[in-house]
Amino acid sequence: MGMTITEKILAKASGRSVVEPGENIWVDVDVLMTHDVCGPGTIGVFKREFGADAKVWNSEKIVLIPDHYIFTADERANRNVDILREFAQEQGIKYFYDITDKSNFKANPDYKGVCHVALAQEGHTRPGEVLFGTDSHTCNAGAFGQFATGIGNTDAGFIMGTGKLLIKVPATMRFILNGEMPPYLLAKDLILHIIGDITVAGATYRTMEFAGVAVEKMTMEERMTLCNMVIEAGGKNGTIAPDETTFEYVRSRTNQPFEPVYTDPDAKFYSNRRYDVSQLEPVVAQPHSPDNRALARECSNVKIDRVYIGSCTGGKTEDFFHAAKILKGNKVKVPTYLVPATQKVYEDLFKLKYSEQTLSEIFLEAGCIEPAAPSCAACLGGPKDTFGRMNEPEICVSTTNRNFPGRMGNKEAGVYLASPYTAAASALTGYVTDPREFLS
Ligand SMILES: CC(C)[C@H](C(=O)O)[C@@H](O)C(=O)O
Repeated sequence: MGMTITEKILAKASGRSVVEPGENIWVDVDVLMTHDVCGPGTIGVFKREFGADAKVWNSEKIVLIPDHYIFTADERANRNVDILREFAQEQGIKYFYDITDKSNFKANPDYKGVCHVALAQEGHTRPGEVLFGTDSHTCNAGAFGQFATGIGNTDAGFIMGTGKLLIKVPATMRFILNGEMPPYLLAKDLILHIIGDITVAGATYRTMEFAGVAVEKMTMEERMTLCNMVIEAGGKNGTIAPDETTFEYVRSRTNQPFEPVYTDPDAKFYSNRRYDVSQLEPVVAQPHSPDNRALARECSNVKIDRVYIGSCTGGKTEDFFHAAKILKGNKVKVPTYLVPATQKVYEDLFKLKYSEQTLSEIFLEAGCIEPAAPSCAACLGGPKDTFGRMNEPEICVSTTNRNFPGRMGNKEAGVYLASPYTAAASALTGYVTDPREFLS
């Protein structure tokens, strides 16, 4: 019987030749990631269940990434990072991307930033493997043909002790994206379009597998944007068949061997949806839900107070490159916050050029606020002093992933989720703006 990528990875990880959707199986875990928000809770569960002196199952398969509430005076947030550090030292954890000097993040060569982008950049997202993380956007790594999903602290504590987890095999919904990608569309438009179609519950506990020519032509960062937002449709995980683009990205970041797997031609799907991407238009998700889709041009009368470009979803190097394309030679009309996902992305802003200027030169000339230290920052609000946090009931166009009430701070604030093109175009007009107005 044919299997999907997800079924094949889970079959292998459970030592079976075949698994079917709905079966509950024990899988061996290749990577467990936790961060400063959930790490302390996970460590607490681990110690309670396995003993105060217990050792983790494998100190090279756990990745600890402080990234959420980093640049804040909040004592409890800072304490969370200290707990990760103490645990990393006690257990000899190999991959701990520590931050010690918070006043100058550049002085911390180990510090990376947002976990999902850091996992990819540090070579932890390998085809055919199983990655669990205590963060719902762990599905990001499905872009590499890895089985990657978010879990709670209890499951993560159990994995820390045993390296195993009992999970139900999800059925796979396939999304075939064909056609030529128009120059004004980005992966963010495609995923917002799909979520608008199927709703925030449309893929609950299912795999969303993306295929088709438009996906094959995408860079790894664009594939990550697609898979990152699978959870916003309730999906368990996302998958994309690994190919040369994947291998090149992964091999340049790790020497660890991996075994890619592929969906069989006779695999069974829960559903098949086809899109001709050449027919789609730039979209936004209006407040207060990622499935509240509208065409960007339909919202041109929505006056905005700020623009935010950042997060695991929309703060990667290419996201900034896309924003720079629109901002170059223009001036922003509203405060525009730039938060690179990782230290590497931050460096790219000062190295990478678009039409003879570095991205950071373009941004500063356009009047954007200077790029901030890499972290999750205001994507999920955070402590009051978080960079870019919406402390007032304002309207923001954001490249992030969620726009529930209060998500970026103030409960009365309204967040329009959009692609980096749409966010940048909106910054230039002060209204939600279709980027075609600025892309000739
Ligand atoms: C803090 C964490 C548990 C949370 C998540 O799981 O997604 C956060 O990263 C988010 O984006 O809402």
